[in-house]
Amino acid sequence: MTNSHLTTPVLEPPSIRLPVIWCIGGVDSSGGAGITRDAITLANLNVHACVLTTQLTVQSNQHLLSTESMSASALNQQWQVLYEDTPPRAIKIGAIANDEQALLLCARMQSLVSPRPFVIWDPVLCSSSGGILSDLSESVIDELLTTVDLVTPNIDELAKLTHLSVNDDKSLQTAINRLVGKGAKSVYVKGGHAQWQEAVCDTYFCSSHSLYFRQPKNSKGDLRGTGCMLASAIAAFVVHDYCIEDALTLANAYVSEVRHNTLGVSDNNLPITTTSSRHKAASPPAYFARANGFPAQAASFPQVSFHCRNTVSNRNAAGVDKTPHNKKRVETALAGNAFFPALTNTKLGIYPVVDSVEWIARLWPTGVKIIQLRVKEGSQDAIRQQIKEAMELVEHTDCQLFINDHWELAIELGAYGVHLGQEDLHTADLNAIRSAGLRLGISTHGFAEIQCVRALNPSYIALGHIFPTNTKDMPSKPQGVERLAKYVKLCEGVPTVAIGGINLSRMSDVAKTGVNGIAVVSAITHAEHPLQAYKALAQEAGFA
Ligand SMILES: Cc1ncc(COP(=O)(O)OP(=O)(O)O)c(N)n1
Ligand SMILES: Cc1nc(C(=O)O)sc1CCOP(=O)(O)O
Ligand SMILES: [Mg+2]
Repeated sequence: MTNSHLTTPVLEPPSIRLPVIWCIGGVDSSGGAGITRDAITLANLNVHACVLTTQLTVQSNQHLLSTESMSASALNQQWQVLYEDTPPRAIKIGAIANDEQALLLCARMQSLVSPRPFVIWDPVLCSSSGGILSDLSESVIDELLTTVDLVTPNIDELAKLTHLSVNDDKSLQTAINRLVGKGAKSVYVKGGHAQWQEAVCDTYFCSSHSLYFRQPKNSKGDLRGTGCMLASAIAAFVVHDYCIEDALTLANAYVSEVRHNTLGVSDNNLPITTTSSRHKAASPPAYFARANGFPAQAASFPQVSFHCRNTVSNRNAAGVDKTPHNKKRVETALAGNAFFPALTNTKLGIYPVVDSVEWIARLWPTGVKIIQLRVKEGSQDAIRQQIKEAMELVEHTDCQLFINDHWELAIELGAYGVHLGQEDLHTADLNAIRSAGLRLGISTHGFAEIQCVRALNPSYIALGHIFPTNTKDMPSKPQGVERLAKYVKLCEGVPTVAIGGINLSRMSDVAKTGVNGIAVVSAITHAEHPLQAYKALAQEAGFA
């Protein structure tokens, strides 16, 4: 007789189809934070979480009672075994107990080969239930900062990491600069503890630009583990192939929605108490985080603003930086909370974007409700002439004519509307456009840009590019119809236009997203019979 029935069966490795993220950090026995919170967040966002434990902590929601660290060799073993069969698309690091663990992780991360996973470090130094979790020396912190892609301190952690006090916007920026000076590639500072600010303002800083994410202050209390949740959610959206700006916007919205779902309801059956060290005395009621997956409510999304640093494009020929002036224009447009005039007719249908007045002459007899003159070449006088003739053609029709780029000429001639892209926003005078009573359409390419543009209250928001296009070099990736549907929902109350690579075969999927208008260039201008093409597109979309 053999003992074969007692031997361990060799299992096939699981076929994991979800993207994988490794969470490296401490186990919080209360389940409020740490790698438990990371794993819950990732499962909620359709990511498989592997967990590498740095320490076991004995915690209630109010107290950190004890911690026991893993040896560096045990941590190394966890890394090795996982690297063999479940390599990560991203790594999220939380509490690291000591220098030995940190140096091991730095060495391991530095040896990763291409395609290197995205690495985010949430520098958890203390537990929100009170107590120190991490004891790292200065040189090891610097090594970590240069190794990871993004570090996400809160204000207190930023102050500790930089040995600076952070108590206003100026000292916040000084501390961020210090962290970057130490080698951090990019920084996202959570502003929840910034007592001096009226809203909760998170700041993202990388070499080329900064982004600011504003949410109203939550008066209903605090929730544990939101730092872990945010960093895990950022990693999740990165592995779902969102650009970093969109991943940050979505993660911010996700945490806001969980907070709202949890604190915005009163449920006396929730059994335990939560405290951060700041709320201990009040002993507030307790909440378990309630997560709903992909953020669904427009109200959960932060208001976003961009600030590009002194790039070449922001300097004029004399080398003078134009950024502050231009930024002021956008901010002034924001400050008044004023709206650009509404469209006359929001049932836009097919929106031809054409490069000459001849095309407009050819197309307006179709009954087109919106058309754009997009002239990229020619003298100022020639373009003025084109705009004038186009305006005359549509004068007694219900066709809404938008002028691309040339906002000064559009104002001078009293055109119906202007279309601007993100780059154009750096130089256009939005106040002048609005004061002149012109409608404004603005191009966007993702969640961050939409949230930036929504605050300007434009007449419509263009969403691109949905499919690959040969008409224009695009710096971003095609969005696809699934994302388009999410953008349309986020733009609630503002008319939307889809653009980029849309043709007859893709038309019905695009129309199903509920977008108000569908902009096309080549599907009409490269068609053998443009008028028939227009009609077929309109019919396919259900606009005819
Ligand atoms: C409807 C619509 N959507 C997007 C654009 C693109 O505008 P922009 O990014 O400024 O690029 P250019 O068209 O100027 O090359 C558009 N024109 N129309
Ligand atoms: C001009 C333009 N703007 C885009 C954006 O995404 O902002 S895509 C685009 C080109 C659209 O041409 P076609 O219909 O031939 O693909
Ligand atoms: Mg433009």
